[in-house]
Amino acid sequence: MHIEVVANIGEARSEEFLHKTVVVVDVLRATSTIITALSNGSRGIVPVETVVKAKELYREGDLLGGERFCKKIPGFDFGNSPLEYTREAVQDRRIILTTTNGTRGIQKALKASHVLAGALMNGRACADAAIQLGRDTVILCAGTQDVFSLEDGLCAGLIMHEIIQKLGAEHVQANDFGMAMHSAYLTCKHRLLDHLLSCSNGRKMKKSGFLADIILCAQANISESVPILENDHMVLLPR
Ligand SMILES: O=C(O)[C@H](CS(=O)(=O)O)OP(=O)(O)O
Repeated sequence: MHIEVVANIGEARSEEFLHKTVVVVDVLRATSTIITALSNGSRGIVPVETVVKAKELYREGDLLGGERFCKKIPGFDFGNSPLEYTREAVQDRRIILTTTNGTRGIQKALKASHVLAGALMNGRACADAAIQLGRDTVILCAGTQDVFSLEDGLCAGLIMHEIIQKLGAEHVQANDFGMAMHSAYLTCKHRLLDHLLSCSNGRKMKKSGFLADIILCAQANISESVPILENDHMVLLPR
């Protein structure tokens, strides 16, 4: 399998995603939130780029979720904290979600054969899904406003590590950035929370009062759920 890790959305070339699986990674916090909401029984998440589009797609019974620059959008039901998306709040509900980077990353990946949502919490499950889908794989780190974010790179390294463990190093070729992220993950894997707290997004989120989100999002392989895009909805990949 060929794996290409892309450092941020600004570097993504969508025409190169044709016939591939793209795993969009936004550890803090959009893809961690999507995984949590679907695990808690949401019947589907519609990721959109703009607030206007979210309001346009809204139908009675839906929930609106999202933020801009860490702040909940006025009039929306939720912000972008995975802890808000409890079973009680989201079971059987469709959610229209717009976030600063993550949902933009998903939109950018639409030309791919398969679009998955990955985070540290489902890294291993995502690697298994990518293997099963049988295509070359792009791991698209969402980053923050077209700048690389370390937490996404570490997650790309985790997914690569799991794929290499399963397929064997001789069957995996990665681009140079992917190789660097794999090494970074191996160096940091026993202290992921410390790294998430000290990287730039982690510091910003802690300052904004989201320490509990960082603690949750830093936990590797706690979820078997893999969101996949079907038409315009993210739903759970059947296992
Ligand atoms: O709310 C979040 O988690 C971030 C906000 S920001 O872009 O880091 O200011 O959005 P996300 O789309 O999840 O990266």
